[in-house]
Amino acid sequence: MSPNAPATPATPSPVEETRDNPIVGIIMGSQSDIKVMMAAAELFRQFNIPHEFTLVSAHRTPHRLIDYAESARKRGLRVLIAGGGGAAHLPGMVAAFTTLPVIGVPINSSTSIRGLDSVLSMLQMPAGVPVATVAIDGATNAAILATQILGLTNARLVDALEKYRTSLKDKVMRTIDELRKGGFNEE
Ligand SMILES: Nc1c(C(=O)O)ncn1[C@@H]1O[C@H](COP(=O)(O)O)[C@@H](O)[C@H]1O
Repeated sequence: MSPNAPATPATPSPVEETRDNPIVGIIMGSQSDIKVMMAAAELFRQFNIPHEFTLVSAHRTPHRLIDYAESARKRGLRVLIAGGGGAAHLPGMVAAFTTLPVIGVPINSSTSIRGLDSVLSMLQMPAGVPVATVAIDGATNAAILATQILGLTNARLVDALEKYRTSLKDKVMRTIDELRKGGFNEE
């Protein structure tokens, strides 16, 4: 590299993680949302569900939003998860440009009023264009809900969901055992 070559940017942008033939799209309004939204990608990795993960903003990249939402079904995506903080128009606008199910994740970002502005903007969609809204920062539940939708036509995923539920139950039961060993009084 020539000594005069421009320095490589410290943070590559946009962040893209695209696996072969993704069936779920995870999108978010900003790089600052990645930490929260990674929980959804983590669950899809665990369930071996091909997914893609990228940045799209209704406000800052409106044409990219339209391209993304309008091409989603043709590209093989079957469910979309969209996260945003503050004035979170991303999930609603994506829902306006596709008939795929859209799951919204309100994010308690630095510009957000504790996530309440974001959750309300996703919940209060006009009739006819729903966004299935999960809890503030609830990316894991968004991924579970997406898996349940995909499970309607995929027995392997139903099995994976059942095992996941069993693991939740086992964890609670182990905790109860440990508490009892420590003398926890259940009366
Ligand atoms: N809600 C949206 C949209 C959108 O809805 O299209 N685009 C960016 N944002 C949000 O702005 C917050 C602050 O973003 P910056 O950290 O980049 O300033 C993020 O939580 C992002 O989701």
